[in-house]
Amino acid sequence: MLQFIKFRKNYDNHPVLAIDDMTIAPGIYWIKGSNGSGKSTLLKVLAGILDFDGDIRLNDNISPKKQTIAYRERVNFAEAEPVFPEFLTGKEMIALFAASKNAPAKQEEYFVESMHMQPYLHRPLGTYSSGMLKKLSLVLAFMGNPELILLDEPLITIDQESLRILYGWIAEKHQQGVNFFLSSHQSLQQDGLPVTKEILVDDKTIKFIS
Ligand SMILES: Nc1ncnc2c1ncn2[C@@H]1O[C@H](COP(=O)(O)OP(=O)(O)OP(=O)(O)O)[C@@H](O)[C@H]1O
Repeated sequence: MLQFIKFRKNYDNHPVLAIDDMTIAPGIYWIKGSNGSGKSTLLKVLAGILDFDGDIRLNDNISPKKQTIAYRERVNFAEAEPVFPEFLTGKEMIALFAASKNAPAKQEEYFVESMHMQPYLHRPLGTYSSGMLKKLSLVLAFMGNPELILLDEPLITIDQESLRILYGWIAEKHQQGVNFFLSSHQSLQQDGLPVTKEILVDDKTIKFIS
């Protein structure tokens, strides 16, 4: 599903990740690691937000460097603490993402309704609570036809009911062949989420631990 080739990520001259050659099979991966180990950096690189040395290949050999648009259509990302333009409404933000991700018409309705977000979608994002922003960022991460969805700390700020709904979305998409990288300091081994494999970010590299 994903391949790292002579991959390096430095901030200025400070090395954060170095993965020589590694292939990751399809699945749902729980990305673990201590504070500052490089989990968010890994996800941002995979999302195509940060530059890096070496290369990454997704499924049919799609590289974020060589097939940038095709890659970004296939990979969706939700940040740990999402920040959106405060003057846009939730509805406008979804419309923007739907257009950029070539989402099927009305695709968002299922996600918005199941998370009970209709009552506030018309409001500017500056008026949203952190949980409301988080839920919006999760909806956006499911828009379009992604092959890989990256969720950075999806558990923070959302309530138990929303978490149960999110696990249902992940299970459904996984059945359709979508892969997931989920970073979390809290356990992801709960009812409702399909079996996850674990990857540890440690000592500037990544290791399979289950
Ligand atoms: N924009 C940046 N400029 C310079 N260094 C950075 C930048 N972002 C992150 N770092 C450094 O890269 C390393 C990895 O940070 P990262 O945010 O990826 O860790 P993390 O595993 O997600 O941590 P946490 O569990 O605390 O969220 C840290 O040493 C951090 O200081």
